[in-house]
Amino acid sequence: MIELLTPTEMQRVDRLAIADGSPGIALMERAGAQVAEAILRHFAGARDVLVLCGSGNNGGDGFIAARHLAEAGMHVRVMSAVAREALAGDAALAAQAWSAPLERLSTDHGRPDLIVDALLGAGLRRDVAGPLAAVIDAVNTSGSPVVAVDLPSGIDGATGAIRGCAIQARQTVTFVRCKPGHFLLPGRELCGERLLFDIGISDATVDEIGAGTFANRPTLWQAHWPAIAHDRHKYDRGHVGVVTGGATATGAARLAIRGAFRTGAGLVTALAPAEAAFVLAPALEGPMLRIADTADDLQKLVAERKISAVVIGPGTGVGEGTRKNVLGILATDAAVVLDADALTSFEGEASLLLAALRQRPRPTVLTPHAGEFHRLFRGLLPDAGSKLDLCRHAARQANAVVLFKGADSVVAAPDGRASIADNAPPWLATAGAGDVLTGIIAGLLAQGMPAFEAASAAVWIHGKAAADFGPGLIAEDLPDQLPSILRSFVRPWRDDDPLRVD
Ligand SMILES: NC(=O)C1=CN([C@@H]2O[C@H](COP(=O)(O)OP(=O)(O)OC[C@H]3O[C@@H](n4cnc5c(N)ncnc54)[C@H](O)[C@@H]3O)[C@@H](O)[C@H]2O)[C@@H](O)CC1
Ligand SMILES: Nc1ncnc2c1ncn2[C@@H]1O[C@H](COP(=O)(O)OP(=O)(O)O)[C@@H](O)[C@H]1O
Ligand SMILES: [K+]
Repeated sequence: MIELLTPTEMQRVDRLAIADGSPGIALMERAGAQVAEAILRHFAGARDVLVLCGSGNNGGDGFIAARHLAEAGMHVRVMSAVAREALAGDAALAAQAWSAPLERLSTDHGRPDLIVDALLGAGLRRDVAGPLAAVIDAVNTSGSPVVAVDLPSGIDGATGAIRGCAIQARQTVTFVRCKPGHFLLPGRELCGERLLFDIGISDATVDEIGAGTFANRPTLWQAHWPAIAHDRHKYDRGHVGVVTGGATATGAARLAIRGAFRTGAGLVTALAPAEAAFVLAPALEGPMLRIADTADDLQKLVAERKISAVVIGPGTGVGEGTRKNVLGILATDAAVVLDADALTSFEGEASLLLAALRQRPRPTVLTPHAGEFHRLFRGLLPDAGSKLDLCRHAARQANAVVLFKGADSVVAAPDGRASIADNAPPWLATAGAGDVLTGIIAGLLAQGMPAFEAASAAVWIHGKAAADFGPGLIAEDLPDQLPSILRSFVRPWRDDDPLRVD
């Protein structure tokens, strides 16, 4: 698992490491040396380097990097936000080891080959304004590439927000663990390439913090990947039911059906109103079709057909009919994925939905994009907050896993765990992509994967499918990308191959 540590959590980790016998200046020495090493590797041709140092420990890393770069033969100028005498603690020690003059921080940078941004890191406390904002603007318009230390100055490490203004970096060198601000937009964009370095703080020290935010990577969820074995039949591999829209609105459900089937659900059934039957029947081969015109019909089918996970929302229409169907399905034992119209149908009536969710013991995943999220939770969450904070609040309020979609999709569980994805390419924003995603989630839920892991895995796989396909992607392409991705997660099954003779 790859934890993401907020700046406050990172400071706690630093303090624990210092208490365990790693002096702060030793950590800073390693951090500054790693910055220099990254620059020597990636900007080997740079001759003139300008290092901009702030008044805190981020500046301290900058002084140390400057020393290493000068020792490596680069021509290095250092500008400092404060005079040497005004520096304190480890930053003061780091500055002492830089024997060349310190220039006053100004906007007069010239056109160096490289600028090192060591102005502000984890200690950002308020919006950047005044002379410091002018320096940041000058850096951004200088045309010189920038390597940011820890975070691009002005980016809030906990939220990814721009506090007033921020550096646009070519590369960001950070330490121990990435921060949520490296993953959440707009912070992620301003980081450029992200490089993570060890500075001698152990995993055990990080574990002591009990971080609850994770990079969405297979290491987060692959231990929960559904097992597959020879002695299983299709019913053991789960049965997904997808509620469809009427005769002219079945496409979204068909995308979800294909996503669920390709993800490995043993059976998939379209649960369709009678008017859609003749449109759907010729469009389905492996998946089955059952008629459900009312919430009662849906409940009966879920029970009779032993449906283990239901998708409702894509193309089902906004209004009373969908509201009743959602509430009916939430009363069953199936795992449920609520998307699109299933969420919008509760606009202004979220309390109805939340009441049903709070008393529901079975796994539920809500998959709103930003518009659906704000429509559903308007007035129920704090006015301000990062995507991560809002998603966590929503998951707690709804007693459900909430997947807040977008280029930086966040998945949060009611117990406070959250994942942030950074692998979705921009061309994934195409009509119907979300419908396929709901199918992938349901396919994993039906096979018994827990909801937080299933939603996180689906987001990562969906992003990878889009990245593998490349530009020109349409939602219909996504399911066919799945087999090559899923291959790497199938746990090896026993295969004695009795025909082989050695
Ligand atoms: N032992 C440690 O704690 C380590 C810290 N490291 C570095 O230390 C950094 C954190 O250091 P600090 O906690 O000293 O914080 P920073 O150096 O990020 O910033 C703190 C300083 O900036 C000022 N400041 C905050 N917001 C401002 C704003 N909007 N405008 C102008 N000034 C502002 C504060 O008053 C304070 O003087 C990390 O980002 C990392 O680069 C690394 O050296 C590794 C070890
Ligand atoms: N800028 C973006 N970059 C990458 N992925 C994106 C971006 N915008 C949206 N997505 C992803 O594309 C999908 C769109 O889903 P959704 O908004 O539900 O569309 P639809 O309802 O048409 O299926 C989601 O998985 C979302 O996370
Ligand atoms: K910085």
